[in-house]
Formats: sequence, structure tokens, C-alpha cells
Amino acid sequence: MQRITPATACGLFDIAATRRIEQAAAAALPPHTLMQRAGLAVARLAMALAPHARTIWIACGPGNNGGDGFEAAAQLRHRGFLPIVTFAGHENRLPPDASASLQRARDAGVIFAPEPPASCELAIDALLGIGSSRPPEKLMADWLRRMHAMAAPVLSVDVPSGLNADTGDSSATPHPGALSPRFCLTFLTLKPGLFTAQGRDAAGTVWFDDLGCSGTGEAPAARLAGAPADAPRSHASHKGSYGDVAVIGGASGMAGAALLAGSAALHAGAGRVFVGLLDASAAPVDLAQPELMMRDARSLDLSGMTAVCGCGGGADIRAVLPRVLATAAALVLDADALNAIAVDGALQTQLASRARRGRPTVITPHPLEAARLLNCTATDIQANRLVAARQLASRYGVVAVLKGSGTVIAEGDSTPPVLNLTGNARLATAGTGDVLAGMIGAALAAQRPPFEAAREAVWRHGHIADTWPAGAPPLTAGALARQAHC
Ligand SMILES: NC(=O)C1=CN([C@@H]2O[C@H](COP(=O)(O)OP(=O)(O)OC[C@H]3O[C@@H](n4cnc5c(N)ncnc54)[C@H](O)[C@@H]3O)[C@@H](O)[C@H]2O)[C@@H](O)CC1
Ligand SMILES: Nc1ncnc2c1ncn2[C@@H]1O[C@H](COP(=O)(O)OP(=O)(O)O)[C@@H](O)[C@H]1O
Ligand SMILES: [K+]
Repeated sequence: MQRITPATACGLFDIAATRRIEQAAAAALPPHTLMQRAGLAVARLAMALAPHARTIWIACGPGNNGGDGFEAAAQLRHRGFLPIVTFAGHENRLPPDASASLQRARDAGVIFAPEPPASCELAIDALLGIGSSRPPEKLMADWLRRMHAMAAPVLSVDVPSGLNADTGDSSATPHPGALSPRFCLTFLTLKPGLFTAQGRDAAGTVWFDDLGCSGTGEAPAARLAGAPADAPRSHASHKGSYGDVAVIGGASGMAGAALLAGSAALHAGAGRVFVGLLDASAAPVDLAQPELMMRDARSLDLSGMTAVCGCGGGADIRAVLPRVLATAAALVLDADALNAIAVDGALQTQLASRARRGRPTVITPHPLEAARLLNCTATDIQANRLVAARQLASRYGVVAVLKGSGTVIAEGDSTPPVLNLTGNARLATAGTGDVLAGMIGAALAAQRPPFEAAREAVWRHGHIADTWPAGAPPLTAGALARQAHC
């Protein structure tokens, strides 16, 4: 059993692949072996989470996920615990594995109750797993509500019930804000839905058990890439070794966004950072950051530079975009640059032509910006973030960074997207996206390949938020940018 952390590197497999893996594994083992292993793993994690529990409530559903719950109940009872099982299903309609586990739970003397206990020290959600086909309702919905209203930790078996294991969408089954600690023990494969959209809130800390069936010939749907390696600087390097970043943005009243991106690029290690403000009346120097070289956005020669374009750009960004798209050696497109491209076919053609000319581009939309680029709604984007990121990447010939909880980084159709596990809601404050754009710009300027530049910067950006010291001043975008070297 392995705890998944932001440093974990491994493949993520969708439900269809998981089913194939399960069938192959089951065929190679004596009957009921997988479920017995799964139930034992649940019982072990339950004992580790609540070693002194007097009451453990196990809510079991109508399929094999419920079977895992019965099996865990039997194992816990054998070890002296007093699990109370509530069963939302019909005994005579259980699949064979689950039916055998129900019998084992009965034989072990497990208590079956019609109603959940009023309180418990641990609740185990074994209602629905990867077979969830519609939103839980009636009894199941009521039990899930009660479970998540309790102060006790919740351990979800395989998948939090009602969560789409492929997409992380649980809009039909709201999992309320994290009132109590959440854990999820998932089997055979890690599923992408546990790590993006609503998945991170619903699952909490994820544990993985391969049930002794390691190694598969299946192609992953996505990957967890783990922590980037440190990139030590050679003694003989100089500022030219780390490249030039030019931030283009900061229309009237929005200079701050461009300055944040510039600050982030600087602190992330760019050799030189220019800030080309669209606001012609802006001050010629930022006294708080004199390292930033202020220029008029229209006069910068971008042919040897990485441009970071769009931060605080407003409507004025439209006028400079044709030149930026045509000349920037490498490019990060954010915010208003993306909004302008979304409604302008000529700019879209120009963007797509960059890939043909071998000029790397990374786009960094949040879900609403992504929706504009794909001509759909933010709800559509959130319903399948992996697919949305892939569509953005292939439609525009770019590396697409779809931001939000469980940021997705996608490139073309041949490489599985990466799901990033760093970051938290401390980042939900204005300007943190500008900081990310600047950090990606610095990595591109240092000649990192675009997919790696995006992946590494996204990881570091989230990691800074994850390691923000308790008791330190709250995370603001400016403070985040100043930590961009971490
Ligand atoms: N067969 C085995 O030996 C193993 C099974 N495993 C477990 O089995 C799970 C998959 O089992 P299943 O394929 O039986 O699927 P589930 O147990 O997730 O659920 C399928 C059942 O629930 C019903 N259902 C779906 N949505 C519902 C809803 N909203 N309200 C009411 N009923 C609903 C379906 O009609 C079906 O009867 C995995 O997630 C995992 O927990 C794993 O332990 C691996 C081993
Ligand atoms: N709840 C969250 N969990 C993880 N990351 C988050 C969360 N909220 C915001 N972020 C991250 O913070 C950044 C916000 O970017 P964006 O929405 O463009 O903000 P802004 O335009 O104000 O700079 C993104 O990198 C996003 O992934
Ligand atoms: K479950």
C-alpha cells in the first residue's frame, strides 16, 4: 500500500482500462482473491487511521464496491473491532464476489443495522466504485450526506461514491467542503478523477494498493509526473545562459499583473526581464523592482526572447498580438491574450502557424478562458478537464496548461497529459496566474522543452503554496512571485 504525494510519479488509468486489468487479474487468481485482498487492505488502513475506534460504520452498496466493504467488515471483526454495516442493496442481486463477502461478514459476526450509527470514529464509504452509473439518490444519498456531516474521518473504498473516476466530476453528487479528514484507498490502478476537478476534495489523501497485480500492458490516460529535478547552475554560466523574458501586458490600470509576471520570471531565474507595458503613461521604472527593465510594449524586439503575453492586457492586447505571435522566439499566452485569440480567427491561424515554424507556445487558461477558446461553457470544461486540455493542445498546436485544482498539462495526442498534485486554495487570490505565467516564461527562456517547462513551473508554483509557512503573512501574488526560486 502506497500513499500518493505530489512527488509520486506514475500512470493513471481510466475505468475501461481498469476493468480490463481487473478481468485479467481475476482470471489469473483463485475466485474471490481480489476482493479478499481489497477488503483486507481497507481493514488495515482503517485500523491505522482509527486504531482505537469503538464504532466503525461501513456503508455498503449493491455491487462489488459493497463487497469490498463486507470483506473489510469481516476482517475488522476478526481483529476485535465492532464494525456496523448498513447495506443499500438486495442480497439476491449481489454479484458473486460480493455475495461471498457478505456471507463472510455474517460468519464473522458483523452487526448489520438498518440505520447508520448516530456517531462513529471512522466511516467507510463502500457504496459505489467504478460502477457508479448515475447520481446516488434516496438511501445512498442520505447516507453520504450523513457521513460527510460527521466529524469522523471518511475512508472511501476505491473511489468516493458518485465521483466520476475518469474526470473527477461530482457535480451530481456534491461532496461538501472538507469538514472531516478524507481518505481514499484505491485498487489496481490510480484513476485520474481522484486528482482533478472535485476529485481532490472528495478523495482527500489517496492511498493505492495494486492487490498484488503490478504491471499492465495498458496505456495510461494521464500521468503523475512527480517533483522536477533540481537544475544546478554551472559556475561558468552567465545571465545570457538563462535567457531573456519580455512580459507584454499591463494596460491602463492593470500594470500590476505584468509586474507580477515580471517579478516571477526574475525570481524564477530568467537572465534578464523586460516589461513592455501597454499603458504608455506608466512610470519608467518600478522602484520596488529596479531589476525589471521597463519598455514600451510596441518597441521590444522579441526575436530572441521568450514573451509572456496577456497579463493585465485588457482590450489593448489585441493590437500587439499579431507581432508577438509572429516574432516571439518562445511564448506564454495568458489571460487577455487568450480572450482576444478566442474571438479572432486571424489570430488563431497565426497561433497555429507558430507550431509549424517550430516556435514553442504555452497557453495557461483557467476554465473560463478555456471555455472561450473551445467555444463551450466552463461547466463543460470542468466536466472533463483531461479531454479539454488535450483539445486545446491539439487545436492550437500548443502546450496547454488548464489551471485550477489538479492542473492539467497537455501536449498533442501522442503524450498522455500530466496531472499536477501541488497547489491548494491559498492560490485562489488575484494575480497568482500572472505569477505562473512568469515562471513558465523563465523556464522557457532557460531552454527547457515547453512541456517540461510548463510541468515544472506548475509543480513549483503549487509547491510554494503547499509549503507556505504557518504563521507567515497570507499568500499574496507578490509574495508568491518573490518565492519563485523555490
Ligand atoms: N470483482 C472484484 O473482485 C473486485 C472488485 N473491486 C471493487 O468493485 C468495484 C466495482 O464493482 P462494480 O462493477 O460492481 O461496481 P460498483 O460496486 O461501483 O456499483 C455497481 C452497482 O451499483 C449500481 N449503481 C450504480 N450507480 C448507482 C446509483 N447511483 N444508485 C444505485 N445503484 C447504483 C449498479 O447498477 C450496480 O449494481 C470497484 O470500484 C472496487 O471497489 C475491487 O475490489 C477489485 C476486485
Ligand atoms: N483551489 C485551488 N487549488 C489549487 N490551485 C488553485 C486553486 N485556486 C487557484 N489555483 C491556482 O492559482 C492560479 C490562479 O490563476 P488565475 O485564475 O489565472 O488567476 P489570476 O488571473 O488572478 O492570476 C492558477 O495557477 C490555479 O491553478
Ligand atoms: K466508494
